Amino acid sequence: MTEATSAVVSAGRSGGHHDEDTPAIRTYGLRKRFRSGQVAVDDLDLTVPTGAVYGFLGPNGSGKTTTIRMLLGLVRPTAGRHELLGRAIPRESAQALPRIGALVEGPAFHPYLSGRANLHRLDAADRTADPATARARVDAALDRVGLLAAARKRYRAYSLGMRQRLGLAAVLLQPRDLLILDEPTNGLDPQGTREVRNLVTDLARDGATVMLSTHLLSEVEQICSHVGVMHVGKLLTQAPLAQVRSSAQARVEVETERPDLAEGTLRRFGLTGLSVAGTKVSALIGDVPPEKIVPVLVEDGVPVRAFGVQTPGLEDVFVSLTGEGFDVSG
Ligand SMILES: Nc1ncnc2c1ncn2[C@@H]1O[C@H](COP(=O)(O)OP(=O)(O)OP(=O)(O)O)[C@@H](O)[C@H]1O
Repeated sequence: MTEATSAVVSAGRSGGHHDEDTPAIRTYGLRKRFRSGQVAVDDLDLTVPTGAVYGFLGPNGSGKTTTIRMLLGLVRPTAGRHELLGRAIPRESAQALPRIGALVEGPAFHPYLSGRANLHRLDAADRTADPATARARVDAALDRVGLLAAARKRYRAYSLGMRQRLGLAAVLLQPRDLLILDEPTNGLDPQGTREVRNLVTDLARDGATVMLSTHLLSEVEQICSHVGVMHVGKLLTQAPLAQVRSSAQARVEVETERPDLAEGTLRRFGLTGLSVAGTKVSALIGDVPPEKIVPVLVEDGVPVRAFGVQTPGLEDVFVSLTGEGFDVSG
């Protein structure tokens, strides 16, 4: 960590209740029922540990944006309460919000002004920012997101990735302890996606806690330390990514002309989750060592053509949680 960075982090932390043990985000039974009657978020208990890169994962329409809007006080919850950086929202918003950067909907940038001029406008609108140091602040933010070379270009000439990075630069005009980003790579090409993901990783490395929503499992796998899975307004699971991975159970798979016999053998081992598809029989292997299964299959007269143990990927875990596939491209 550079000196400048640690200064930023300690400057942020000095202002509040917040320490490493206090989660950066904590919600208690948060719920949103819209006037239409739709329950977009139901009984949500979210815990985002300090220092995490928390992937808030769910298919479109599962309630991620509504949750983020409630966190930031943009939408009033129907029930429940929450804390950001250890501060109750909305009661203690004034203490917490200056230390939180959010990218929810595209910030209003002026198309005919340059990236730099846009940031100067935003900086000037911040009453806490000292105008004497504006130039240094704006250039540091542009540099941070890799836009210094394109600082003089008009916003409307920016690619989507550059626009998204400028949005992040606007958030980074002030030091932040917590970043809340709604689908930060949505709509970006592969290059823009990579740039934004690298930036998120760098920001986390420098000490910020990051919560980002995404419908892409691959995004979670690449940059997140923790994951929370939303499905139809409910949080199905949240845990460190490594824990979710290890919770996945391996399956034993037998290929044979006599799936009926193989099924009988696997059943006698007490294996669960049996499935038969054509000549393939599979089951959750649990604690049974595979080398114990093979000789018994042979003894039982199963003509084994192939035998294997498949370790499931995260996708399998999520499909089993949600009963649906995720868009795993990107
Ligand atoms: N203002 C609103 N009034 C009524 N219903 C709403 C409103 N905003 C969102 N919804 C509904 O609430 C549900 C959750 O929407 P939300 O935008 O939070 O999901 P999401 O997970 O962020 O999805 P996406 O990735 O598409 O943004 C959806 O069914 C949506 O139609």
